Amino acid sequence: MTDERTDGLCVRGLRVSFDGFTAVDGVDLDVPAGDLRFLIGPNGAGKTTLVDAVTGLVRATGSVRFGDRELLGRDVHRIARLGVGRTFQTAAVFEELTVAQNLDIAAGAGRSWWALARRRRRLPDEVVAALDTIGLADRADHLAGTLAHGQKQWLEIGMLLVSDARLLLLDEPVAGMSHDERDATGALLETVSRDRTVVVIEHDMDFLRRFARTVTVLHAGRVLSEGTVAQVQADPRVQEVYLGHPVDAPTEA
Ligand SMILES: Nc1ncnc2c1ncn2[C@@H]1O[C@H](COP(=O)(O)OP(=O)(O)OP(=O)(O)O)[C@@H](O)[C@H]1O
Repeated sequence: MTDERTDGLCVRGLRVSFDGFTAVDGVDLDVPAGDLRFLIGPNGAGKTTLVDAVTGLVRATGSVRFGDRELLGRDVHRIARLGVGRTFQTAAVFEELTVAQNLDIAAGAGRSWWALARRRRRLPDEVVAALDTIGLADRADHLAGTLAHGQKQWLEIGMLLVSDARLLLLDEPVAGMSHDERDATGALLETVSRDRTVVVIEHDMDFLRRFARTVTVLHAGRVLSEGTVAQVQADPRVQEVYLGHPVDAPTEA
């Protein structure tokens, strides 16, 4: 389900090269508003580089539109202000500050000095709402450094929510998580994607099967396959890349 706050991502002819090596090689990608899209592919397929290009961290050619805005050519912080947020494989939270303070800072990142100076003493509504969404309301006053690994990842997602990111690009959010933490993260992503567009880079196939709405498979910098989990799993090209042969093909003894 989506609402009008959400926009879709539209990538056309995206190309990223490093010293003559083409890491992203002409990618077209449509992620409709409110999708929960998983981006998979073998190591070196170009997944992180694609997200780097969308968020302005690497130079790219082609076109990346979020809603009606072209992102390519804009600075990282301007892209963030247009509602595009990302996480990295290692959570980047302020460990010496409390959970609530981390969220409060993220909520204030785009505000004017005057708006921040007028800030009341109680937590802003969006921080309270985010604490609830990420399941850390009872940890609001704990130092972020004392959180479990999974909780730090949720806090980082919460920081994107309060900064009003409407496109979330998450790099392996469940890596290193326990089974229960994965379940909770999946439920969180389902909630978040009700009124936001979410793209998840992930290697965990079990997690993907349970929570992906749609899947894009990258291989050697190109889109190899796209569709539902079932469609992508049934695609012989995907089986070839992951298993070395189509599932039903006879294998040599
Ligand atoms: N800054 C860089 N300079 C040179 N080559 C790079 C740079 N960043 C990425 N690459 C190369 O681009 C290719 C794609 O890398 P990328 O990290 O995007 O792949 P990935 O699909 O995210 O892989 P993984 O699943 O291992 O994280 C790789 O061959 C990588 O070595």
